[in-house]
Amino acid sequence: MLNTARRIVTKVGSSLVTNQGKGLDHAALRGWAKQVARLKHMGKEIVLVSSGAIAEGMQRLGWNARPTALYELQAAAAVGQMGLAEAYAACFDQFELKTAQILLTHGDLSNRERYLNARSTLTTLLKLDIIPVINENDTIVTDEIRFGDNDTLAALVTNLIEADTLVILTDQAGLYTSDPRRNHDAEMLSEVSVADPALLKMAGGIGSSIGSGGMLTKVMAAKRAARSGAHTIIASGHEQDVLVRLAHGEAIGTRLKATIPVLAARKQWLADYLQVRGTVTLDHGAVNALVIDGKSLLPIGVTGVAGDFERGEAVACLTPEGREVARGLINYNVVETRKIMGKASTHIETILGYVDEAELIHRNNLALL
Ligand SMILES: Nc1ncnc2c1ncn2[C@@H]1O[C@H](COP(=O)(O)OP(=O)(O)O)[C@@H](O)[C@H]1O
Ligand SMILES: N[C@@H](CCC(=O)OP(=O)(O)O)C(=O)O
Repeated sequence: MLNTARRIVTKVGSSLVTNQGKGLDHAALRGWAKQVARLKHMGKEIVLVSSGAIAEGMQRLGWNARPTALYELQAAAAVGQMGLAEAYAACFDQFELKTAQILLTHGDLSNRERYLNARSTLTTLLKLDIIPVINENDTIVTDEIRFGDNDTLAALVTNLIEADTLVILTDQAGLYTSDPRRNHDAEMLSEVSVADPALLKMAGGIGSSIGSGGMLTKVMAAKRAARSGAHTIIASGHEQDVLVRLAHGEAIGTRLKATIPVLAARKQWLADYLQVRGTVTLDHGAVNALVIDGKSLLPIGVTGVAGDFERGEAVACLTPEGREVARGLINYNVVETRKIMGKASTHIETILGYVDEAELIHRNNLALL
């Protein structure tokens, strides 16, 4: 996977760049820079997604315990990000490589214009042979620190720049049949398909550890990466020269193969980057119209509405059983949708006094999942 890949996103988790969560492990950073430099000499383009800002900020502030208040975590991230950027710049400089810092939020990527800007900046940096070092912009978000994990960020970046492979380095040898810390019989998987439904269960089941990262976010990240055709490797960052050996074709860790259909760029953006503001539940006929016939969603096929959304915002389309089948930009706000659901489009004007569109979600603005 990595020997044939040209463009690679590598994510190093908190455990690999910090000294047990306290300050940065400068020797480890130098090691990552050295390996990335070798990959660069092999003709590959590399983007590094690195955690570590909060741990470094705590060190600089002399804080021993990780704060719980969000504003303190954000302050620590602001202080620590300086150290992270300085440290990477110094380490890569030893290998005659320049770095660029990119701090992103989910909101940045959900705005189409900023998404396109981020993409052109990143691809320009790669053309200039610079190593982009990416982290979440922890300082200005409210949900990223609490729910944020750099696995998701790395997958979104993989889609953004259409990388060939995403490498997630962590403290375990790969993905196991269950958490190896808790189950000593757990076995490591060498190759799986991202479409295998058993993966989520192995990684801890939906909802069990979303907030704290773990394997679940890595498996979800692999699924996301596959939407733009990228394969994912989950491997141990403690393995000697792991990136270089992978790039020479050695099988290390777990390969998660992208076996799902690739979504076209705009649909992928719709599916992955937008924050869903609400849901519409469809009847079986509407589900078939969307999924099988590729049609737009009409109000008549909607049986339920939840959330709070404005016209033009993203909503999830659910089956009667509650499974998400599509995501799209809705033409009516939540109050209007509630009034016109279950009604023929010809009645919209009578009900609302005006009609914007006959479709609730036009198929051009709809991404099937
Ligand atoms: N099926 C599994 N295979 C491997 N590790 C698992 C599995 N399920 C849960 N885990 C846990 O996930 C942890 C790695 O996630 P995390 O601590 O978030 O790492 P990072 O900081 O590198 O993102 C492992 O140490 C392990 O305890
Ligand atoms: N953005 C945060 C870290 C995010 C995070 O926890 O990432 P992870 O390495 O996936 O556990 C930081 O730089 O401290």
